[in-house]
Amino acid sequence: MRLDLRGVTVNLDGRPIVHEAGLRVDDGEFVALVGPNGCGKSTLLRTIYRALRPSAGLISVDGDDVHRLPWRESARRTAVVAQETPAELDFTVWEIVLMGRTPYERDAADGERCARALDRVGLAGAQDRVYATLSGGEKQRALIARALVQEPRLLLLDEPTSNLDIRHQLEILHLVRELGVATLAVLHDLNQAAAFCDRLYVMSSGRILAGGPPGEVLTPELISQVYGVRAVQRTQLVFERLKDEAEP
Ligand SMILES: Nc1ncnc2c1ncn2[C@@H]1O[C@H](COP(=O)(O)OP(=O)(O)OP(=O)(O)O)[C@@H](O)[C@H]1O
Repeated sequence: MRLDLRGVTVNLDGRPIVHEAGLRVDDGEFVALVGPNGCGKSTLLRTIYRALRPSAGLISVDGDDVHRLPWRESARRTAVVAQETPAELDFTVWEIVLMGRTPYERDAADGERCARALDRVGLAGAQDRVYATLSGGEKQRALIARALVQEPRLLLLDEPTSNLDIRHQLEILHLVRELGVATLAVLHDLNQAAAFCDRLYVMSSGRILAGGPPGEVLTPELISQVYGVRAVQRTQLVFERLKDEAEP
């Protein structure tokens, strides 16, 4: 699997929001997209998952222009956990997760897939809850479970940890890493991006300014240029996920 963006420009309301963006995600890579509020990260992600069309440039998955693929084929290749959660409908968590199987024929193993995904995101006991009654963090984890049952080759995540407490943030980031599925994630926490991703791209005012391994890209100079803050490396409180007792 390979996601490739070349010269992608997106205009909204006649205003250029993304300018000639280029990036790639290779098979099994976890790539982060970071940058200040309003720089165009979500717009770029929405263009990759076809909620928007680029006014110029090409977005391809495995060599195919995503905007020309049949929708069902697109949905088999790419799963999305977007910022905007579905409307407050009366669906149960189970029904929401099962929606991830929509691009496929119904299959006897669907129940098992949903149960496994709910277990992986720590919502095993919540399958019969009404989605609208979940907390923000539980909703987010349910949507991640829905993306997992879609068995995508490419996972697109827009601030997947924004509603989660620190333990669930780490669990989700570990989970995504361990999936080994090519992932492009918009993240705000630079420390977490640096800790979890293989490479990252920094966006500013609609342009991709830099890309590469976090240690090479996240220099104090670049951070000051992009965010207008001084980055100082200090000994800091480091959060690590506690291993479950059952784990080796
Ligand atoms: N539908 C739209 N019509 C017009 N302008 C829009 C639309 N959607 C977003 N914008 C504008 O495009 C710019 C980029 O927004 P976008 O949501 O992509 O930024 P972002 O980097 O994801 O920000 P954040 O970190 O705050 O989520 C912003 O100035 C925003 O106001």
